[in-house]
Amino acid sequence: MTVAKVLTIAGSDSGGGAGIQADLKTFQELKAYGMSVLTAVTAQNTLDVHGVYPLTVSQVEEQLDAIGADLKPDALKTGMLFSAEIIEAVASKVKQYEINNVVIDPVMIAKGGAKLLQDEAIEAVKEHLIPLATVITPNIPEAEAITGLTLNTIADRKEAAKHLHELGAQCVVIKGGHGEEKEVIDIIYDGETFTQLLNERQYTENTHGTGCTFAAAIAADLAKGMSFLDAIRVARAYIQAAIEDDLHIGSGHGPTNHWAYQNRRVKV
Ligand SMILES: Nc1ncnc2c1ncn2[C@@H]1O[C@H](COP(=O)(O)OP(=O)(O)O)[C@@H](O)[C@H]1O
Ligand SMILES: Cc1ncc(COP(=O)(O)O)c(N)n1
Repeated sequence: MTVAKVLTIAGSDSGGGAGIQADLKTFQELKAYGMSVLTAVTAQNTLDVHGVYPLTVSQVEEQLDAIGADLKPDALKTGMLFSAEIIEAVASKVKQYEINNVVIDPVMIAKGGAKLLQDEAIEAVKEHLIPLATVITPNIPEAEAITGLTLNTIADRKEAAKHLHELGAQCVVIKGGHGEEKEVIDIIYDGETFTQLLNERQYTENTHGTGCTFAAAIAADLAKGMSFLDAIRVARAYIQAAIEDDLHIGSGHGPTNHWAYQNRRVKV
């Protein structure tokens, strides 16, 4: 049996809803073998981030060397990278170990408002990270921070997608969770064609880790050899189920339901 292997490089969320924990749950549910490189520990629950503790650059590099020396990931997802130094180290190791199928989720701010990326690291995202991206998945505020554009309309978001493609990403997904539309609109741009995925907006507090989960699902299916458009469509179905069948855990922004997608498939 050949198993698809997928690596997440991200921060730990002690509350289990976002970060490394969300990624590994997603990989497992989508039947890919998950590996992780930790960049930071956060003390976090559904209400707040109590503390952010980055690892040193050499600690991050050593984890990547351990994986590179033995386990060859078929795909990679990055989440919280915290600093320019960690971004540069990650980019250099991804090139050294020739890891393909790279999904970049340019995590900047937690839903509770805490900073997960230093302001001065945005230039490093542009210079070192985006050129490696098979798929980049910014939400609206992240796309604004990277491009410097203000994104009010769908046309603005398409313009931002073009900018991100010019910076070197093969495929751009501008996620619409933070938009005002009745339906959530995710815009996909592959350098030639725009595709819009429309889904019913759920009015729930339980959206902690939606971005992490969505990007992790894309990476899991890229690892299995799916095209990026197919992987994005499956990821969209996965996150929609996870938001709709919410679990009501914690008293703030609760996590999504990582079992929902497979539970529904079993019932069909
Ligand atoms: N309220 C919602 N209802 C349905 N889908 C949502 C909702 N919020 C986010 N999503 C979906 O979850 C994914 C993550 O979106 P978003 O919330 O914009 O990212 P982030 O978690 O990075 O802020 C996207 O595919 C988006 O369409
Ligand atoms: C370690 C870590 N990584 C990413 C997020 C973003 O998730 P969200 O935007 O849903 O808070 C988070 N809160 N914590």
